[in-house]
Amino acid sequence: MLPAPAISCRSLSCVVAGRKLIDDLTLDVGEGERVALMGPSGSGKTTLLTTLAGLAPPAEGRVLVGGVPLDERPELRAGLALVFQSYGLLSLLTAAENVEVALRAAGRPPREAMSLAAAALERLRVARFADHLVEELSGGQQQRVAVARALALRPRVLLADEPTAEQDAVHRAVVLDELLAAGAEGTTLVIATHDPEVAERCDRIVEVRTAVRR
Ligand SMILES: Nc1ncnc2c1ncn2[C@@H]1O[C@H](COP(=O)(O)OP(=O)(O)OP(=O)(O)O)[C@@H](O)[C@H]1O
Repeated sequence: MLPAPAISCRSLSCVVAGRKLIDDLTLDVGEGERVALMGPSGSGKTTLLTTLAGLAPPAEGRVLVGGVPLDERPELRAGLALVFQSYGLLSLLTAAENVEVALRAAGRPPREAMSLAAAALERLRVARFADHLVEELSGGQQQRVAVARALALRPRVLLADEPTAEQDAVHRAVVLDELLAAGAEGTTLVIATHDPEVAERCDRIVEVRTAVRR
């Protein structure tokens, strides 16, 4: 028997503010696969990612993690991490504390959370801002902290919403390399992006608009 996809949706429809954005989408993303979600601004990529992450219930259809419906087993959300387009950091905490809080919430003991957070910030080239409040960081730096927070969790599935959008060329490469390194270690990646280079380095591109019209 074939292994179940890491994450999938079946006949998924998403309605936002009374408008159907995602219509009858069926998608399977295999374990360790790297998928780029592309489509015009407003086509529903963020909506799809938040629904796959279990943060917004679909209007119709289902999200499955490892073949198990997420609505029946909400604890499966622990294996999913989302890099929010607007970062979703706690602005009154430091960069390090933002990563540590996520690790503590995932059950890591304090000392381990501290060392994992420090390592993740180092890899994303934001270690020197570890003790800075998030509100003191630039948009690009905040975005790298958000990526560090998600990667530090070593999720089964990483859903990332335009994770390189605020980066200069050097840091875009850093973010992309770190995401792909996690992919090489088995993390399944679903990345919404407008960046053709990011998409090119994924295994597959899913056009959100095409999927909607299918
Ligand atoms: N809370 C909301 N209330 C009303 N409309 C919303 C809300 N959230 C999203 N929308 C609308 O839903 C549509 C899809 O938004 P979404 O953010 O999913 O698109 P996207 O493909 O991620 O866009 P982008 O590439 O610009 O990030 C847009 O037209 C947006 O204006």
